[in-house]
Amino acid sequence: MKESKQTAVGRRGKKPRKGSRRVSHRRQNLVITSLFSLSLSMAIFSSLQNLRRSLSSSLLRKLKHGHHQAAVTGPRQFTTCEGSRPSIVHKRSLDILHDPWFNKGTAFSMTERDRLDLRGLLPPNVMTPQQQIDRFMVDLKRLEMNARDGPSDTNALAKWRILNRLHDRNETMYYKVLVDNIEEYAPIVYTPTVGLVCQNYSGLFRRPRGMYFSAADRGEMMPMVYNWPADQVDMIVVTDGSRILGLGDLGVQGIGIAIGKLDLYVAAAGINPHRVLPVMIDVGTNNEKLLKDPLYLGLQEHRLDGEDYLSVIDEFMEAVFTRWPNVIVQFEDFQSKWALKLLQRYRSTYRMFNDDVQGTAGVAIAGLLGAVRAQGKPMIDFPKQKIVVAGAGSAGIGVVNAARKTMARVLGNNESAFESAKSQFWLVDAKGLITDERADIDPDALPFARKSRELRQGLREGSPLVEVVKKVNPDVLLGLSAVGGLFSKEVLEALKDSSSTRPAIFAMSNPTKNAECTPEEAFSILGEHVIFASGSPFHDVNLGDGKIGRCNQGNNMYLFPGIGLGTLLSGARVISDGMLQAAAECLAAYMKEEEVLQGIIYPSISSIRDITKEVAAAVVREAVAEDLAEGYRDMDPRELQKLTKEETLEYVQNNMWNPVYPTLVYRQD
Ligand SMILES: NC(=O)c1ccc[n+]([C@@H]2O[C@H](COP(=O)([O-])OP(=O)(O)OC[C@H]3O[C@@H](n4cnc5c(N)ncnc54)[C@H](O)[C@@H]3O)[C@@H](O)[C@H]2O)c1
Ligand SMILES: O=C(O)C[C@H](O)C(=O)O
Ligand SMILES: [Mg+2]
Repeated sequence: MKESKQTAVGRRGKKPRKGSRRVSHRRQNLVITSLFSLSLSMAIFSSLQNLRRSLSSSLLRKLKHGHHQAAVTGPRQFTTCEGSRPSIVHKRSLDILHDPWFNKGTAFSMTERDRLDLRGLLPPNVMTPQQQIDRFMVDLKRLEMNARDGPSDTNALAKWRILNRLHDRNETMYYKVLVDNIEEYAPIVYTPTVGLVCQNYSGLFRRPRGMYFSAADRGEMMPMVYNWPADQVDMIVVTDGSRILGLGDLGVQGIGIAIGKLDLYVAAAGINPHRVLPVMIDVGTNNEKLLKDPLYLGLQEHRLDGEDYLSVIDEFMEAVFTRWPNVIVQFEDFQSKWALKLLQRYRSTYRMFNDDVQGTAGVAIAGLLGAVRAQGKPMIDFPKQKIVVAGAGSAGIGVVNAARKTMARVLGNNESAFESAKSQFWLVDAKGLITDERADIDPDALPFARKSRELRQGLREGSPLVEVVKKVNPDVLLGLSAVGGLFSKEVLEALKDSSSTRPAIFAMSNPTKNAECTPEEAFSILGEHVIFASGSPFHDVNLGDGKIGRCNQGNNMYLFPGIGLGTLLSGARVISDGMLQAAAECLAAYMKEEEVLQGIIYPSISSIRDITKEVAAAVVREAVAEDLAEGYRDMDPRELQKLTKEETLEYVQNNMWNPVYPTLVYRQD
């Protein structure tokens, strides 16, 4: 039965997999015979369904402003609040209950049930939205009984399942749960649990979410994008699954990361969930385990490479920007080999950015500036910081490039400042310290390669990390290596001789087990004054005597939602370095002096909606200042230009979607 199941699960119209071809004819015949009568009735049912679906989608397309947009003719966006207007629906009955965009489940009022032909299809008791949430939370919390150590325990996956089921049946309620409990559930829908979900995705897969473009769809992508039901899409997060967190190539299963990032777009940035689209571009996988796994849902072929690969990504970009010219595309978890190249290829023509390169860089800059403040030093001291970076992939390279530019700006933004700033960095990768003696050096790492003839203290090409830390005595040790435990006891001991009064450790690799060290390790070896940040969440450390070792989450989640929202609301055609810099500086400035002095250099995730609003407003203002803003809906660029800082914040706030049920009204086209 395995083969017939594979054929049924989303494989229609695609060429059969190698595994299916191996099935004997006798067994195939058996399967076909036993399923024949079932197939016949299914076929009749499914053609009826298809007819209904195509009818309703053609009706939808006739709508000028899209699925949830018909009522957008009200007062100016600037003064209205998303979610308070009625929504026009074009369905009734079960179609609504099965549609997570409009479903309210047991919260449909009796008059609405009558109006929408729902009476009798739901238990009679009408619940308030809060009662619904309460019931759901009881179920969700039941798992807590057996939980041991927070987000990393095995119950995390069970929680993800429960939340995912809610996502499938009622999006409004799902996001309400997420927004109201973001600190508790971000680690489930996002890092670290999302990593576990991606690793197990073929088994966890229930309902499809988002779009899948595969190497087998070449030449078909333009018509394919019209299969998506929404006429308006604001935000796409796309991955090719080649480097999911620090977990390597997970192929098609990487779709989970795009879904998780978009969950934060909705929860943190208030992007309307009707207008987000997670995308997986499946160009094969080089993960040998997945290539052999009979349950794997993706193409069981090695990854496309070179021009073949580029032509698929090009075709995808052309297709989505043709249908949705104003969409913003966030590239996520592409292996470093392609991440920087694709960014350069598209960034001046399309509204796109790479979160791992640019979002991470901004978050790291904010943290690095925070570490300077935590030492009680002024910003002018930032260019004096000695920074050792372990990991020279897309994330590490993104960070050193952005930090170098920031140092240069502090020093007066001239050529010589830019030139001298690069000597503050020591880049270490899997082969050790990168110097100009490195054979086949990555061109992106080249500017940061130490000159061997200038190296002192016995350092040389390939010196191990511990040697580099011992000899450089850095102020900052930053890890984007994907190697859990890389900051060993020896490395941390070496950091004791740091020239800084408060050395900073950024163990930024994800998920939890890939962190370069834990906060316990950092604080126990380096003491209470060390500044600690990690990519995945850890708890603060109790250091005894009433002292607390602060654990910060240094994750690009503090920036990408605001970068996306600010770009959307400014209508900027491209995402400039200045807009990214404005986002990073806004995050850095968000922290108060007293917090920073306590070692708190990033905000708590519970305030992520507020931070995102601030970041988005900073991005809007920078886009306006750089004359890139073309406006959004009825806010034209001239009006945008007139907004004060406070008015920009208000404009952003008023355009953020809130998880409240709109009143539904049926209207036939
Ligand atoms: N916290 C965040 O916001 C954030 C953002 C982006 C990426 N990341 C994490 O960063 C990690 C790396 O991402 P990437 O795209 O750059 O990956 P990558 O695989 O391209 O790069 C990893 C780099 O680490 C180096 N490395 C491997 N072993 C090493 C060792 N023993 N010592 C020193 N360096 C070593 C490799 O040579 C390579 O340069 C991932 O775990 C990812 O989850 C975190
Ligand atoms: O996804 C995250 O948690 C951060 C980052 O984008 C990563 O790839 O690790
Ligand atoms: Mg990422």
